[in-house]
Amino acid sequence: MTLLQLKAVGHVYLGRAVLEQVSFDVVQGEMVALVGPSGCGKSTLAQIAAGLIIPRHGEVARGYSRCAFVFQEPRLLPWATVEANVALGLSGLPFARSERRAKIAAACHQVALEESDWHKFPSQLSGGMRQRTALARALVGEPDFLYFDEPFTALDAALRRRMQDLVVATVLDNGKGGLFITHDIHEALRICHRIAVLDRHGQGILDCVTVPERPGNRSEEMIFETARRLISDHPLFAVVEEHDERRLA
Ligand SMILES: Nc1ncnc2c1ncn2[C@@H]1O[C@H](COP(=O)(O)OP(=O)(O)OP(=O)(O)O)[C@@H](O)[C@H]1O
Repeated sequence: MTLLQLKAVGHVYLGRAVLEQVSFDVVQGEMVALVGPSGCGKSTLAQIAAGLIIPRHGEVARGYSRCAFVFQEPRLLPWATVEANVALGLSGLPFARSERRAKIAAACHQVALEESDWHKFPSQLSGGMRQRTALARALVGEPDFLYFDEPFTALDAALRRRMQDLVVATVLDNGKGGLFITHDIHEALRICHRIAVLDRHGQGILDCVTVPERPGNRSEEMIFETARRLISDHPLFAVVEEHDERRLA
């Protein structure tokens, strides 16, 4: 079953075309990574797919019933505690108070937030804890499709790995679907079934590489060797690396 389908999507900001003729789809149980040089339009495309931006051209068909979006920055309500922020992910869902409490607690545990932190406000949390709160808010309502826009950039390496494993376990083991934007090819190889490369000017998906084996079953050796091979042999991945301005800085 196709959960997301984009057909010839194009967008324009202030008279400047940022995306043209972009088409791809995501089926149930699949996570697709979207990579491409900085500024090529990945975030815009994900927001179009999620319905946050209306595209100037093309069509978006959504086969999922509910989605959640994890942004690069946590976007928490500063006046609400961790629990209250996570509870936002249950807005509009018909759960009794005790069920809501249990779901919020489970989501906080999932992202390794200690119980002693649940009553804290975002200003009292580290950057990593804020991002984990945002992840818990996305997971708590058990959406069937998740959008991730470089969600783990602020996390240290160990926590980043743990969150990547969590995405594989919660999203993919439950037959959901997702679109995962990242600049890190190792991260894409760890989490995703396919890696779609967006043209540097957002003019279409240049290639879509299917990663062998199931996410979660891939060894570290396989991930590092595949990343090395893609970057050295595949001109598109070399372009992604070269044009990532954070690497050039
Ligand atoms: N609201 C906006 N108004 C005008 N231009 C915008 C707006 N949002 C993004 N842009 C421009 O559109 C282009 C694509 O931006 P977008 O954030 O989608 O790219 P990206 O590939 O996600 O970049 P990065 O990898 O650096 O996060 C960029 O040139 C950006 O400056």
